[in-house]
Amino acid sequence: MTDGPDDLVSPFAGDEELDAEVSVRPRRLAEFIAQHRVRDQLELLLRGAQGRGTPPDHILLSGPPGLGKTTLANIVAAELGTGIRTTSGPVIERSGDLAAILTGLAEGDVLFIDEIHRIAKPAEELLYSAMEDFRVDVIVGKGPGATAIPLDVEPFTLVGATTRAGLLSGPMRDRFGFVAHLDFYSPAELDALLHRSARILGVPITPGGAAEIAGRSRGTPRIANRLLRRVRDYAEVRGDGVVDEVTAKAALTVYDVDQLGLDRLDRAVLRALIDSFRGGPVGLSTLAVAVGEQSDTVEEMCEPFLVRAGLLARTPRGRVATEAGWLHLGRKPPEGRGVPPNQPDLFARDAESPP
Ligand SMILES: Nc1ncnc2c1ncn2[C@@H]1O[C@H](COP(=O)(O)OP(=O)(O)OP(=O)(O)O)[C@@H](O)[C@H]1O
Ligand SMILES: [Mg+2]
Repeated sequence: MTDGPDDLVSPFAGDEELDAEVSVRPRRLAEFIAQHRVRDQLELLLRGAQGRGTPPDHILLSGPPGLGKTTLANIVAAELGTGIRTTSGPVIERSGDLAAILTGLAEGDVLFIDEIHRIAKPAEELLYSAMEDFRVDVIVGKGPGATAIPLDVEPFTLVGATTRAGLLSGPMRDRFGFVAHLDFYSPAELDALLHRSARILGVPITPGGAAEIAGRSRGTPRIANRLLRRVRDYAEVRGDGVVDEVTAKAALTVYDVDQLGLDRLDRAVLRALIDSFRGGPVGLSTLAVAVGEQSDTVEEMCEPFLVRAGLLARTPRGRVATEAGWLHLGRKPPEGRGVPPNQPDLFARDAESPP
């Protein structure tokens, strides 16, 4: 995925984006904006363990993309003053790969496994004994002649991150002593985050400019930081370099990100639903054809936010525009059509909260 104009409000990081993110990434817990409950709990966990001189319990961070899981994993290591080894579920194909990583850890290290729900089953089972007993059995050879060689692992803390907590197996989840779910950020929280990022990037920003960007960032720090970079471009090229309300509005109009943070495709989907299908219900594939996109794209890139923003509803009979959806496009909802008024609930947890 690229950071092109059409991906401006995608929660996923573009290839070149990771570098840009590093410069504004908070290093310590105190710099991490919002998520107060998670922050407080983590602080207690880390300080408690430090006081006892043992590695803290294993930590699972779950939540939608771009809310700060990788950031927090690195903060855990920084706060503990330990090393961190980073890998990800899809990369660990064979249990031998994982055994090599585990036996290479130094005492107290943090092992960060991103997308841990995608780890292969044999590796997952190896991880269980490492997490519980700091020991792994490495199988050498095949068939009847195979032998298990037990190897010790230094005490470590696993930090797992997942965007799909529901896909994690029960035994896996049970082995984490601390589970934190990250929620979408409120506009006020994103506002604070934008002021911090602007300070680091040396971009002059006014309260009105920050508020304008915050409101269009879909509750997601990654999107807020990305929009800030684009608005800065605009301010420097077409303005005096200051990100104020007028500049932010003008820039985000050029980039096609509307007041709620919808992009061109989001609006096209909503418009097709309302104009071509009188608000629905209509099937996903029909709707996708109407906007000239794959069903997957519409389902994964557009619908989650349209639903979260209360503009579109998924019903057993198909997709339906809500009253708020009609109003967002400046249309009058027809009497007796569409689902009942739906309050936009931009900052609700995603549907897949862990238990
Ligand atoms: N609480 C926060 N305070 C300040 N900046 C934040 C915060 N959370 C996230 N960010 C910023 O947002 C960017 C994205 O965060 P991060 O990479 O940690 O998200 P993630 O949850 O790991 O996403 P993914 O699921 O895609 O891996 C970071 O570079 C960081 O600068
Ligand atoms: Mg991440």
